[in-house]
Amino acid sequence: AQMPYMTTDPKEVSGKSFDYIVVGGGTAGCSLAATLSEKYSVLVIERGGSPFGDPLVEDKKYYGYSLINTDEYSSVAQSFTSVDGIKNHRGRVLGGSSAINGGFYSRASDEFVKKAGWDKDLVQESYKWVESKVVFMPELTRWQSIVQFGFLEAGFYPYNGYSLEHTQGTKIGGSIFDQCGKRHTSADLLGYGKPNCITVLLNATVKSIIFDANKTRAVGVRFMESDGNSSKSYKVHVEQHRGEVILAAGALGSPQILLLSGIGPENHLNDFDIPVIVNLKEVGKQMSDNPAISLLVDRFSQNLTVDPPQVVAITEGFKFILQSLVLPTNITTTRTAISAKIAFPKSKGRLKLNNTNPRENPSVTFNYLENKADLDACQEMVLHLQHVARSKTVTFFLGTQAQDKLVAGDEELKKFCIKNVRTYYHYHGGCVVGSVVNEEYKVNGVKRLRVVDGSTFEESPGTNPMATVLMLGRYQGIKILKEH
Ligand SMILES: Cc1cc2nc3c(=O)[nH]c(=O)nc-3n(C[C@H](O)[C@H](O)[C@H](O)COP(=O)(O)OP(=O)(O)OC[C@H]3O[C@@H](n4cnc5c(N)ncnc54)[C@H](O)[C@@H]3O)c2cc1C
Repeated sequence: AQMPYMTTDPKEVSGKSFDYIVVGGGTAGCSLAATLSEKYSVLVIERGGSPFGDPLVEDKKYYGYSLINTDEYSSVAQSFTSVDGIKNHRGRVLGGSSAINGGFYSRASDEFVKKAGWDKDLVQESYKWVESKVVFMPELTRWQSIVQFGFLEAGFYPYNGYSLEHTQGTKIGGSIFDQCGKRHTSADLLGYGKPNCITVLLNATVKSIIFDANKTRAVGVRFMESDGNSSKSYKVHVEQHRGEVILAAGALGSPQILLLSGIGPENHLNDFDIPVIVNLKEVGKQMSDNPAISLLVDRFSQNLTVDPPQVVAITEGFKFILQSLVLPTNITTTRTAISAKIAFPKSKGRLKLNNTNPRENPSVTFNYLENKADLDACQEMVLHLQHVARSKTVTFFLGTQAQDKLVAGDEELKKFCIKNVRTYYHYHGGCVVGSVVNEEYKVNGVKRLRVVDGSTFEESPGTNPMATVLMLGRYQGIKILKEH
């Protein structure tokens, strides 16, 4: 497919106007921009660079390497540590987190779609649009086949084969890595729709939204160059009579930009002398990250090839999601983990500004396992993981001597959970539907401003959220096309 025009020169965009400005060329942002381009002129502003031709993004051989080699303002993955002390990552490149993630693709359940109040047929249509372009059936690696048998031995039935649906049991999911090991990020989607109607500005960090004189309507955004040698500020506007600004900067980026623009809890904005546009108390609330545990099933580093997840076990009632991966620990060695997350944790957290620099991470607290129900669930989850780790197939392949001793008993399990809780990278919330945005994903209290990305989820969809984030960009794009 033909690609849209891309530039890193802010002067090419500064002072112009577009029908839609999409802030953040990430997972949702690219599918949304491609869709809007069918009828409108679209500007995508992305703080990172291009993923095309970057082996750290595109080559499956380097899966996970982008996470162990980050820097402050330019690496494709930006690391952050939540106030809880847990290390985490977010994408900083066109394609967003779909350019650094495990690439596992699996839809949300029918229940999730119903609860979200979405139109079922349009959801199907939107998933299919995404899948026809960037989703592939994986060829199982040896280790993934072993884990698959391990899941079945541990009792995660039925076996559903290759399936994109969210159903209980063990299955093989889709992947954005093709059979040649090439990753297809959401940025590929920009080649569909009408690429001629899209301009992509790279290396540009949005600082805040510009409002009209009455402070009731978004009319553009202010941005700066990301690489930081100059703090010079530029402006770009939306067309006066029809344009809109749409935030798609992710679960950390979108609430951060709203706060920096004066939309958020008044007292918090006052702390940073940010003039209040809308006193919207819910901005940055309901932040959530699924608590996860990784059992490292090889006691020492190995030289195995890195291996993104291809197989998943969905336990009864969709309570836990189990996967396995081989990740690099440094440039030559890897570790093999069998991991699981709590699908619907009760604990919620909060995002706040650390400062007013849009290039820095906001402060985020997830309160992992704070709610007792989550801690109880975590103990049960560790028992499931241990079943898989000690299954005949896995021990035949790895041996039990290679593995750490099992954890048993309530107290020990509890301690193990508290000590080892980590992220599954499915953090979400901050601009949740029903509190920050309405059912049309419009920000409450101001016109011509929407948020469309993972920050709008109250719960993480599916086994892994990427499929539904990609779908959401397409879905909301079509809704907007139909509005006019
Ligand atoms: C390491 C990792 C592994 C994962 N593995 C999987 C997996 O295998 N399967 C799965 O389904 N999900 C996985 N996920 C989760 C999934 O990738 C994310 O939930 C999803 O990509 C989030 O999409 P988004 O559109 O909300 O945000 P993102 O894709 O992160 O997009 C946000 C974009 O906005 C840009 N941005 C932010 N602030 C600004 C600003 N001020 N100005 C300009 N641009 C800005 C960012 O650079 C980024 O490109 C993983 C995530 C990570 C981090």
